[in-house]
Amino acid sequence: MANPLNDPLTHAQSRSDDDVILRARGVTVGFGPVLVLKDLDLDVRKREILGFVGGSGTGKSVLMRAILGLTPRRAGDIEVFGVNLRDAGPEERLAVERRWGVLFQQGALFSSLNVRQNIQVPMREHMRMSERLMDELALLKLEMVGLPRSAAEKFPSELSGGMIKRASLARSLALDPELVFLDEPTAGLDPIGAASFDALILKLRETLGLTVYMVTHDLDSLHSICDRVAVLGEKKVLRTGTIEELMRFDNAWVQSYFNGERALRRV
Ligand SMILES: Nc1ncnc2c1ncn2[C@@H]1O[C@H](COP(=O)(O)OP(=O)(O)OP(=O)(O)O)[C@@H](O)[C@H]1O
Repeated sequence: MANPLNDPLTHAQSRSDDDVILRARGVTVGFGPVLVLKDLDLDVRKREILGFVGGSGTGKSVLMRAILGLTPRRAGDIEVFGVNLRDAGPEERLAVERRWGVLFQQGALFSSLNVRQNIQVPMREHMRMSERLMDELALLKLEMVGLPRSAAEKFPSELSGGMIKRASLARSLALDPELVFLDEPTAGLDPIGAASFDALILKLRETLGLTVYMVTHDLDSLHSICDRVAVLGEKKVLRTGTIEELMRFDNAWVQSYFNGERALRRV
């Protein structure tokens, strides 16, 4: 019989299925002859902050893009909010997309638009609203992410790295999503900036009931805000669990990551 401790889904499956907001099964993604992900399974639960780690080039961004439908998959099913994205027609897909927000690795703000206009891009794409309402909503989103009103008319080139991350987060919150995908949100921030960004994510989860899927290399973020961490390696999710659970996982990469010299320097 398979050892349940080696099953990355054991933890998730022990809870009710209603708790799962995103379910991936057998996901396979490749480029030409190279497979990056093979038969990958993953469950993301409602209202959790799930950290996603793995060595460089293991496919963390590819998986996120496959879930978002930006990279095609060769096999497998991805179900979000109970909708299997493979079977979903354009309308149903759009309805799902309206319920999630994304913060890409470099912030990915449009450089020719100011912050207010950037935040309004998803509103224009998905909703029909008056300019006045969109302006009010943009200011509200700025406030949510701790940016001053004066940031609204600034262009990305006029913002610090931390402000760009916050403005991008504000854009990802434009449509009041239930689920947000964050690709290395604290990369490039100084430790104080990173800690305050982490605190913001935590606060948004508490106040908005968000579910957060966060790719990160930041050990401090993993320790301070993630409920569970998923480890990507060997083309699949090797294990999902709390950091304490992962620290007991007999895998060379996991051991050097969580118990290695850099990890111990945190203490
Ligand atoms: N469009 C593409 N065409 C070909 N290969 C790609 C493409 N996108 C990603 N890859 C390859 O897929 C692999 C996984 O890339 P990915 O960016 O997902 O890694 P990652 O785990 O996010 O790495 P990092 O932590 O360094 O950001 C890499 O070998 C990359 O070169």
